[in-house]
Amino acid sequence: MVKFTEQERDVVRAVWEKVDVDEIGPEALIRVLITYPWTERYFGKFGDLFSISAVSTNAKLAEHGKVVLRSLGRAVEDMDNIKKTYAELSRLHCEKIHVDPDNFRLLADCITITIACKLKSTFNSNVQATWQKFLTAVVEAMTSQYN
Ligand code: HEM
Repeated sequence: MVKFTEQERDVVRAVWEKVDVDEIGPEALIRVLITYPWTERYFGKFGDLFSISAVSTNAKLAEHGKVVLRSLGRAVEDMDNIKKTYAELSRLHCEKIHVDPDNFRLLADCITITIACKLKSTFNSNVQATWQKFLTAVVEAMTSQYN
């Protein structure tokens, strides 16, 4: 289990307080699909994702971005039980959606970049290091039910 100091918890909470889920969620997921186009294959039932402009304006994708980021809030709320929090979602992504777990890291990086673009200089390297430690725990948890 990843352990967090009190200071690290404060940093993660401070970042999260500044995150507008409805804004960062869509932007981060759109960034994943544009930067790593093969990820579109998982969203076959979301309709047209065949160009950058289609990806950027797809309402279902934007909605799903909010769902994913809202789910990240559960990890912020309970940083000592991240693995448990995501056990069921990990199973779902493995057994039903068949997401290659390498993509969890790509999404995590896109979330970090999207947040960095918003927070600018307040997202300094110390903050980034702690935030990425937190997201690494989420990625590990999302991978935990793959065997
Ligand atoms: C940190 C990593 C991730 C988290 C926390 C997350 C979270 C979620 C959540 C909460 C759902 C809804 C589950 C439900 O309806 O019961 C979901 C569904 C889904 N996720 Fe993820 N996800 C992650 C990564 C990914 C990645 C990397 C992909 C693909 C590149 C992906 C593709 C999907 C798809 C296709 C669905 C089903 C969407 C639908 O049919 O409505 N997820 N995810």
